Amino acid sequence: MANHKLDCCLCDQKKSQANKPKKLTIAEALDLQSDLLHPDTNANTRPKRATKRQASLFSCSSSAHDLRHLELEKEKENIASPRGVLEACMKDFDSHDQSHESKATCSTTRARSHWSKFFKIWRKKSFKRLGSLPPLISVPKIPKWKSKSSRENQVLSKLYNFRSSWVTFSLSELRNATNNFSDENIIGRGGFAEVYKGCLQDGQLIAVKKLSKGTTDEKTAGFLCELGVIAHVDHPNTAKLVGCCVEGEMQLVFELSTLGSLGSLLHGSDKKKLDWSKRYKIALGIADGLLYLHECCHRRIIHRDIKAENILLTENFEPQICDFGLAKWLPEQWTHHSVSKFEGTFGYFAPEYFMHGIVDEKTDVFSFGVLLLEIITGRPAVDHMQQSVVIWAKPLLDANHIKDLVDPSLGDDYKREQMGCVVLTASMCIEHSPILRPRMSQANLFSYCTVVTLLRGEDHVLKATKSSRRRPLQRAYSEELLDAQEYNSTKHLRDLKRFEQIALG
Ligand SMILES: Nc1ncnc2c1ncn2[C@@H]1O[C@H](COP(=O)(O)OP(=O)(O)OP(=O)(O)O)[C@@H](O)[C@H]1O
Repeated sequence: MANHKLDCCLCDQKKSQANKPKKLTIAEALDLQSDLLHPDTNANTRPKRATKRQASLFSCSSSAHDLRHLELEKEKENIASPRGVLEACMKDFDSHDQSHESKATCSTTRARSHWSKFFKIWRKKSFKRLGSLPPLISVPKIPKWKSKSSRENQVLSKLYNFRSSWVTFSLSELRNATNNFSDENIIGRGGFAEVYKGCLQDGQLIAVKKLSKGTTDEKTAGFLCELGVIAHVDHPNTAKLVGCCVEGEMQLVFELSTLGSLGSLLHGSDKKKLDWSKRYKIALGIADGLLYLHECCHRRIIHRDIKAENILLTENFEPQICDFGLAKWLPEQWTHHSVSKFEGTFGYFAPEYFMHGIVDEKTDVFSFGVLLLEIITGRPAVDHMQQSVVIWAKPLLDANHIKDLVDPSLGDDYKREQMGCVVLTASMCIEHSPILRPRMSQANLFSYCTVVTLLRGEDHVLKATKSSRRRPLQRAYSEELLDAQEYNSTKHLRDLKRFEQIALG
C-alpha cells in the first residue's frame, strides 16, 4: 500500500534497482524540493541544512508516525472517506448483533446502511459472488417501516444488478493459484505489499497483492482504503479488481497486467519495447484514466500517487492506473483536502502539496506532468544522483529544445507533432502555480491535436466528459490560495523554511 513516508523507501523495490527514487532524508528532500521550485535560486538563499541534518532527523520519523495515527483516527470518524464509511459500518454491524437498536444508527445515512448490509453478507459468506458496489446515490431510500428482510432484499437486488462482479476468495484458492505464494511468483514489491502472479482454476491470470508489511492497523487501513475506492472505479485505464481475501493476510486480487509496470519497462532493460507510438498511446491512456477519476466517475477521486510504477501495462500496452492505497474521495462541495502527513513519492509532489498539504485535482496533474517528462526523456523522476527530471528538463522546456529533451534511445524515431503536443502538455502540468496548470479535461487536449488520434476515433473522452454529470467548474482551493497572495520567490522560501521548522520540530 502506498503509505510512503519521506524517511522510508520511496518507491517499490523491484529486482532492477537502477534509476529508482532513493531514500531521502527530510533535509535532502527539502533541498531537492527547493531546487524544484526555484531552479534559479542562489544556493546561499536556500534553506540551510547542514546543522539541521545533525538535529536528529528522525525524531521526525516518529512524529510522522504519530500524525499518521491521528490522521487514521480522524478518517475513521469521517464517513465521507471510503475508510470512514467502511469502518463505521463494520462497527455498526458488530453492534447490530448485540442490540437491535443500533441498527438505527447505521440507517441514519443511506451510505452507511448500504455498507452495513454489504459487510453482513460478506462476513456471513452465505454466497461468494457479490455485485460491485453501486454508487451511493443510486441506493434507493428504503422506508424505515419496511421489514428488515424486505429492505435487505431491495439492497441485495441492487447489489446483484450492478455491473461486473468480484469474488471473495478463500486462502486455499489463492495458495493454489500462486504456488503457495512462492517467491518465484513475486512480480512486484511495494511499500506495504508483495504482489504475486497467479492462475485461477478457470485459467484466468491474476496478480495477488498481499498486504504483509506494516502494523495490523496500517494494513487494515490500506486494505479498506484501496478496496473502498477501487470498488467504485470502472474504466479501461484503471486496474481491474477481481476480488479479495481476508483470510490470513489481507489480499486484493487484480487481473494480471502482463507487461508489469511502465516504470519497470521505461527504466529497465526492456526499454527498447517502448517505441514512440507506444509511449504516446500510454500517455493518452493515462490522461483518459485520470480524467475519468477526476471528472467522470461517480466520485471525485484524487489518486495522490501517480507515478511510473503505478501504471500497469496490458499485453497491448494499454496503461492501467493502479495502487489506490492513498486515493481520496473529495466530496463535491469540498475545495480541497488537507493532509498533515506527506505520503506519496518524492519527485512527483506538487509544490502546494509539499508546502501546504493541499490535495486536489491539480496535485495529480503535477504528478502526471512529471510522468509525461519520464515518457519523453526516458529519465526517472529522481535519478541515482538525486536529480529531479523537472529541474533537468525545465531550461530545455523553456527554450523549446525538444531534440535535447527526447530520450536518446528513441533517436529521431518519433512523430514531431505528437512529441510537440506531449512536451507542451508536460510543461503546462508542471507549472509550479496550480492556477497555471490545466485540469485533466484540458490536459487531455493534446489527444485532439493530432490526426492520428482523430483517425483512431478517440473522441470517447469528449463524449464521456459531456455525458458525465459535469460539475460546475469550481475553482480549486489551491488556485484561490495562490490568487490571494502573489506567490513570489520570497514567499516560497519563507514557506520552505516554515516547513523545515515544522518537520524538524
Ligand atoms: N495487476 C498487476 N499486474 C501486474 N503487476 C502488478 C499488478 N499489480 C501490481 N503489480 C506490480 O507490483 C508493484 C507493486 O504494486 P502496488 O503499487 O499496488 O503495491 P504497493 O505496495 O501499494 O506499492 P507502493 O509502495 O507504490 O505503494 C507494481 O509496481 C507492479 O510492478
